[in-house]
Amino acid sequence: MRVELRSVGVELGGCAVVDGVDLEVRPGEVVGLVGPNGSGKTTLLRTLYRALAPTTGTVLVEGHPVASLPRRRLAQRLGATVQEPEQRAALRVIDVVEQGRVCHQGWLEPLRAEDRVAVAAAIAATGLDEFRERDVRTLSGGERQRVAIARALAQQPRILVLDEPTNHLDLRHQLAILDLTARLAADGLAVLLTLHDLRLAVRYCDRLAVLSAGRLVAAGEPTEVLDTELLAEVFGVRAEIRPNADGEPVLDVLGLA
Ligand SMILES: Nc1ncnc2c1ncn2[C@@H]1O[C@H](COP(=O)(O)OP(=O)(O)OP(=O)(O)O)[C@@H](O)[C@H]1O
Repeated sequence: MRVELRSVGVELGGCAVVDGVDLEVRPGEVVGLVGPNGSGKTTLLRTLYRALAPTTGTVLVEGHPVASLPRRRLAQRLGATVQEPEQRAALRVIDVVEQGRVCHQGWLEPLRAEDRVAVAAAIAATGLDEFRERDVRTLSGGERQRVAIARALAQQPRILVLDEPTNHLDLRHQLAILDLTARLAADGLAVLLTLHDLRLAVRYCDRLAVLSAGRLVAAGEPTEVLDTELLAEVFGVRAEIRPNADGEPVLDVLGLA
């Protein structure tokens, strides 16, 4: 299932925070949305899961404007996580992940066998088995991040939108989550995620879309997009992509530009 942004613009507080962005994410690919702090990444993602209506342009899911899709239908297709998942209510991990099934259940219907299978798979995929019964308010930031991803996975979406999914995660869990997104893409999901670590973006994303001051300034394969000039101009760093001993591209960060 494809997701498309057509000339999407968002004005907030009288400022153009996102300006005329065209971007498509296709089944089978992980697209990394990268850009400096305040460049509009979260704002753009919010238009995808309808937390925010674009001021101009359209967001299409499989050719249908998201604004015209009932929320339940959208949730069956698109799962999303926010940047700092918070949980105020006394809920167990399993309860939160089960919320991901609401879009597939009938009104006040109990969980069916297939719902339990989806929930168990989402918990296993995010390595949360040992936390199933824990009150989410007692979890660490990284554990909470994984619960949010598990809830989105429990929706069994065809499009996954993750805002800084590696935030708060230790290195092992960062790699585990990015390996998981790569596997999900290989299974046919369209994945759009934001990442600050450009080294991980190079390693794990099929394509990158670079935002700078709300505008899409480059899009394409990581090795094509992240050239020395762009890294200096947009990110303010001196860095370059080089092949490692196995011939894989790696980003070498040398310092400030
Ligand atoms: N309600 C608002 N009114 C005015 N400006 C806003 C509002 N919400 C966000 N902004 C501004 O919009 C810009 C883009 O914010 P956004 O959170 O989308 O950036 P980001 O690229 O996700 O940043 P980060 O990497 O820091 O998470 C920021 O400069 C922010 O201050």
